[in-house]
Amino acid sequence: MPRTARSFRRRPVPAHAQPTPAPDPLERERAHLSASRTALRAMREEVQQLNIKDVTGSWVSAAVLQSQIDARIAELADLSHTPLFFGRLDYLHTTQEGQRYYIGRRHVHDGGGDPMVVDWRAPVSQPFYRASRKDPHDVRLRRRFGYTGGALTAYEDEDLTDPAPEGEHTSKLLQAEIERPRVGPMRDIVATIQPEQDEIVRSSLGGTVCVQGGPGTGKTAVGLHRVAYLLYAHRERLARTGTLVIGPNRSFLHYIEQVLPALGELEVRQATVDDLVAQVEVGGSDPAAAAVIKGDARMAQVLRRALRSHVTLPTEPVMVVRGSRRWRIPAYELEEIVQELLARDIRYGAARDALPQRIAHAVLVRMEATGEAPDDRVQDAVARNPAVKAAVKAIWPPVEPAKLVLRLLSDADFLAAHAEGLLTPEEQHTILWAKPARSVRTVKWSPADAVLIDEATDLVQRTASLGHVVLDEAQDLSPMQYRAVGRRCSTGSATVLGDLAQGTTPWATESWQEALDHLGKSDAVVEELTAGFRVPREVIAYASRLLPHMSPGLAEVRSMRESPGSLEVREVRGDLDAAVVAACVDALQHEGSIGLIAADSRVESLATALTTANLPHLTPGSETTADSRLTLVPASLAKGLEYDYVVLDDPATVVAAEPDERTGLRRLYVALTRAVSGLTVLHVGALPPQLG
Ligand SMILES: Nc1ncnc2c1ncn2[C@@H]1O[C@H](COP(=O)(O)OP(=O)(O)OP(=O)(O)O)[C@@H](O)[C@H]1O
Repeated sequence: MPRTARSFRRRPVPAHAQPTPAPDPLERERAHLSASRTALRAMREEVQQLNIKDVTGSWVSAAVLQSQIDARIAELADLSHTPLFFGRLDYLHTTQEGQRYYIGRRHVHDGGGDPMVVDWRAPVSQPFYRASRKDPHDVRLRRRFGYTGGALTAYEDEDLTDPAPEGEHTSKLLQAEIERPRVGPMRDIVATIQPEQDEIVRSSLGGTVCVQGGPGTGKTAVGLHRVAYLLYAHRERLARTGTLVIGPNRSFLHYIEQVLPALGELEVRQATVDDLVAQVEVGGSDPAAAAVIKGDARMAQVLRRALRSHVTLPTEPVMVVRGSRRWRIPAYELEEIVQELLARDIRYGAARDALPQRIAHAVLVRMEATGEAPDDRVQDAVARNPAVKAAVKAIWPPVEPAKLVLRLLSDADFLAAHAEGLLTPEEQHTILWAKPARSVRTVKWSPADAVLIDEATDLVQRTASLGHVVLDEAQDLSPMQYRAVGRRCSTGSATVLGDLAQGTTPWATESWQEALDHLGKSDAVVEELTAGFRVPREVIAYASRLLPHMSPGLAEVRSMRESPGSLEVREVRGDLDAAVVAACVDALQHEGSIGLIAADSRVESLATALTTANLPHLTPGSETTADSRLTLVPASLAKGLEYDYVVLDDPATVVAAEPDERTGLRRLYVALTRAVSGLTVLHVGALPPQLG
């Protein structure tokens, strides 16, 4: 039978399975949802039934295959509360032959291999996020679906062929998603990614993107969706090279950790910068002045000089004895080899590894000159000769990075010799330890020391580069920390996310270009996100009063949320703790999570007040649930987090807790911008005048 004829032949449908006409469009869509669920179950069962006994040779390959199968089964799980599709595109006839696609979190196909749901990351899904009446991308109709739990309850259509201008219309379903009371960890935003966000999400793997955006503009969300997108578009390459998401602290990582798994991506590592450089145990801290200098990029030069100072130019010849013959390489020739290796600027360890072979090569040249014909094995044997080994040890000794840093911070003369012209004598004095340390193990290393050790380690041996790194809250890193992240994506790319106005470290960057230079990604594109999806208009306007005083030039976020009555600022005359507890009780009348944010020094007293009032509370990083919704958040940990309602304890104390006013105002700005539905500010005495 000709192929075409067979493919068009319809199988007879049994009488009991004859489709009855669906009563309305919503019912039809529900029918498609349930058919898609059935198809997904069939895909999962197919994988579950795979029998690997006959196809695997060894137990190792069987184990590998089984783990791949398990991962695939996990990917194909049907999460009952996560909609399988959230959108539909009906294409115009021009390019896609009038095709209709359902857009969802993962690809689902029927028994014949035809798609029932396409992955949101597939090229065919892109118009769902980008198409407009002005530029319809060949799409006739965009349909968005509304869900309650796992049940499809609504849909909303946009006719992209309508000639009327688009106007300022915001989708009701998007509005509902933005206004949804928050509880629990961060969720994905695949159903409502906005066009300017989508451009960043789908930008190419080759380039680094830096995103500046005010609080709640979706930077974290965009960064996470970008990894998911890149993993889809470059699965094999990134599986080989690896991906990493860097966040400011554990609580934050805990808050975001479920977003990627919900998108089917289980293999992305998440870490803080401190985790990345944890070669020594950190048990100490630095005064701000010392941390600033240790974090300065000039320290990289100091370390480089200090490391290379271990190379001693040879003054003695090397004498290699083989059998009855002796081969002598004079000191001046050894020096040439060493100078050449120094000039090549390869890693200290790589040069050290190369040196014995270079000396052996010089010996072989002499052997050949006398008519011998030595091969590679002879060269290897000469390189391992005790005289060569001894010379290498004397000329290019091994250096342990932590010991190098220990000596620089303990030995004033050693530091002075290598910081000459780089650090002033005062700066050197500032970073020297008052009491010199004896051994690497007994030092109370600070986080900044660990970064120095990481730099020194990289000078000795190149750090492996990942395929892609997402760096969140990037404004807070020191130049040396940028370098530490940069070497982990030196041959890959990065997504750098941050807000200059939320920089609260003494070394916070004031310029993205500078940060990108330290990261080694000077040619990155800097994008800006300006629409705010978290903070209500009234609240962001209040917080933005601080901007001219701490980050002049940065524009106020354009809030997508009206929410009148979302801000209350109240002066307390009397017991502040009691007033705060009462405000928390009020906030708990609403659904959603409640964050009580206070200066770190106030946390203990407020914890006691809450406990006395029988109000159980969580610490940041613990998941809020419907039964446990109140979190007591020290202001220093509030960054990146959000709560439905926020009670903010005495702003002046939050400002005063920081070493300088600008940092204090920035800390306050972060605290004021965590609320989704409402913010209550309680103060005793005056508010910071900048809020006036
Ligand atoms: N397109 C969108 N649709 C729906 N919700 C969104 C969208 N973009 C962002 N959001 C929501 O807005 C909130 C803030 O997002 P996110 O935490 O990514 O912002 P951010 O810019 O990283 O904020 P911050 O500067 O405070 O760290 C989150 O709840 C996120 O899910």
